[in-house]
Amino acid sequence: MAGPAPAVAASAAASQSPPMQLPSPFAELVKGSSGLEKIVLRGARNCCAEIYLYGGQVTSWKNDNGEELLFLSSKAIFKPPKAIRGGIPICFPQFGTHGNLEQHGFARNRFWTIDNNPPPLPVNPAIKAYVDLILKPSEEDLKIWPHSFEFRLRVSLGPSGDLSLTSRIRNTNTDGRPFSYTFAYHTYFSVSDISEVRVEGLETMDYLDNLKAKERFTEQGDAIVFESEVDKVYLAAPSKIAIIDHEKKRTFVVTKEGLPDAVVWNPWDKKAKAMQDFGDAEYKSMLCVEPAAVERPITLKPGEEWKGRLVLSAVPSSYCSGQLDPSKVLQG
Ligand SMILES: O=P(O)(O)OC[C@H]1O[C@H](O)[C@H](O)[C@@H](O)[C@@H]1O
Repeated sequence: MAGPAPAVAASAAASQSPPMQLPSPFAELVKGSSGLEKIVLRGARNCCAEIYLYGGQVTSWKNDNGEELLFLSSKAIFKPPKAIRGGIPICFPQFGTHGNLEQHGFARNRFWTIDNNPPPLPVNPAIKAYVDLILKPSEEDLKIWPHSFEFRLRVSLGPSGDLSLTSRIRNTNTDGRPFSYTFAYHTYFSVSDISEVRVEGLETMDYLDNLKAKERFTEQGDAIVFESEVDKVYLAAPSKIAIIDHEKKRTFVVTKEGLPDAVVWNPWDKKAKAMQDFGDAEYKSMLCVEPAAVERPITLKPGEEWKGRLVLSAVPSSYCSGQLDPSKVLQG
């Protein structure tokens, strides 16, 4: 297999000033939409990923053929304080309305910085394209959430095109106080047609229904399909979830570590129309499946660190007499 092409040559053309030094030769910093800075990771063949410093947010992940795998709204606003609509916003220190902060917390609309000297992480030596970002609270942040923290995010592109995000959150309070937070990788997948999509791995799970005042229910029946608005927090969800796109014959496998829950969201037509930064018909081509810690907040004492990981892969769907064999995807 051919290795990724170093990004050095492309960088001179893409930006006028010399590229900022990044530890991986397969990562470069360039200007993105509205002049906001983004990092481009280049993997083998045409695989690549883009991460904005604004929000520490992945906005693009492309496979070998250069096809986009994440949804990014055509109406996304790349201007603070609005979070970018699509990709993988990071919800921290609060998911949704589970607390007194703004919806989904503030990490998604802060500027992160490149962390050139992160504490070591166990790494797969085959991973060449990666970047480390860091978010620390500003004086203003401390007024709304009075806790000192270091949030380190590593985004990497594996040799087979897998995208992984590893979050490390450390309590750096010096006043002896613990803190608690909820969290989600608010992943927007690009799908061909939401009516042709199934999610496997969540059947029979308990969930909180955000459309019914967070009341608890148990999922019935088979795989999850979509014919109206869905906004559910599946509790104690398995570590692998599959999103099967029949039309594209593609299956996304979502692998999560340290994140017990999984949120599934599609706004459907009415809510789509009500969102300023989302096209009226775009609900048909997206689905959010969001590894999360919602029901039980995570608590860290000073000096303690939490790690939560998300790995995404996209594989061709396997059919067997017209039926998908989910066991191949989820256990294979
Ligand atoms: O519009 P946003 O603040 O980005 O939130 C978008 C959606 O995120 C999550 O999936 C929540 O469960 C939904 O209730 C919310 O509508």
